Amino acid sequence: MLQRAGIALPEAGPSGEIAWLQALIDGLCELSSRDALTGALNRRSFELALDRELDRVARSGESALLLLLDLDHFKRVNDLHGHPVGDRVLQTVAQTLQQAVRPMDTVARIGGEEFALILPNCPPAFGEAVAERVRARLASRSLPLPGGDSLRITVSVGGAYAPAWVRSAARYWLARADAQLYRAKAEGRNRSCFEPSSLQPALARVSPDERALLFGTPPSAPPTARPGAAAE
Ligand SMILES: Nc1nc2c(ncn2[C@@H]2O[C@H](COP(=O)(O)OP(=O)(O)OP(=O)(O)O)[C@@H](O)[C@H]2O)c(=O)[nH]1
Repeated sequence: MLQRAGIALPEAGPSGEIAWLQALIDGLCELSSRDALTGALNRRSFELALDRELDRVARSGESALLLLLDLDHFKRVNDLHGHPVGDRVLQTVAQTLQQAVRPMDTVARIGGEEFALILPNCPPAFGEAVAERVRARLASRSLPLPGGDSLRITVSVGGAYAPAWVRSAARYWLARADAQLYRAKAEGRNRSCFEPSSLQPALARVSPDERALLFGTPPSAPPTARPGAAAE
């Protein structure tokens, strides 16, 4: 199982038993953190990474950007070309995202045709350019089909920054990015949308509930999912 996933174990032997067991544990951890189809981080690991990043931003005051990406009209790809082609599209998207970002960034598949990028230390002045570069790179790829045709895909992107110096909760960060993704879909797809105040000081950007967390009063109610959002 590990070998099929490209994870190698050292030779087992009396002196190397502990190293072998450690490699086995590391390999199993690696395997359980990844999405089997694309090799990107899975939803559970993404949520852990999001919590870690939020914690870091609260302590360091650095800017971190969350991008949510959803393939446009992906159902049509499956319907027209079949699931195996749809699967290859998802693999190509994951590979392209991995190539488009820095090694320190997180690439995750968080739903059927939804991906997420966590970009630590990404100043607000650069965020929209990064999102646009990723979107354009995906739009420029073409996937060869059996029979000589090729397929192009586009994504809609929603971006939001973690509020610096604020001990917030990941669900609020996710909900803000998701609202922008919803806007990108509603405005015509194949585009990226950001919170309008993304260049304003950090505290001006936090929601009333995040403000409540900051000042120690309980938040009102969890954010509601956007209309039509898939249940996880
Ligand atoms: N091939 C393949 N398809 C998947 C996988 N997971 C989810 N899907 C498909 O993704 C499609 C998602 O369709 P919708 O939610 O209607 O979204 P959409 O067609 O991309 O439309 P918009 O998001 O509104 O642009 C469905 O057809 C799912 O079957 C997968 O692992 N492999």
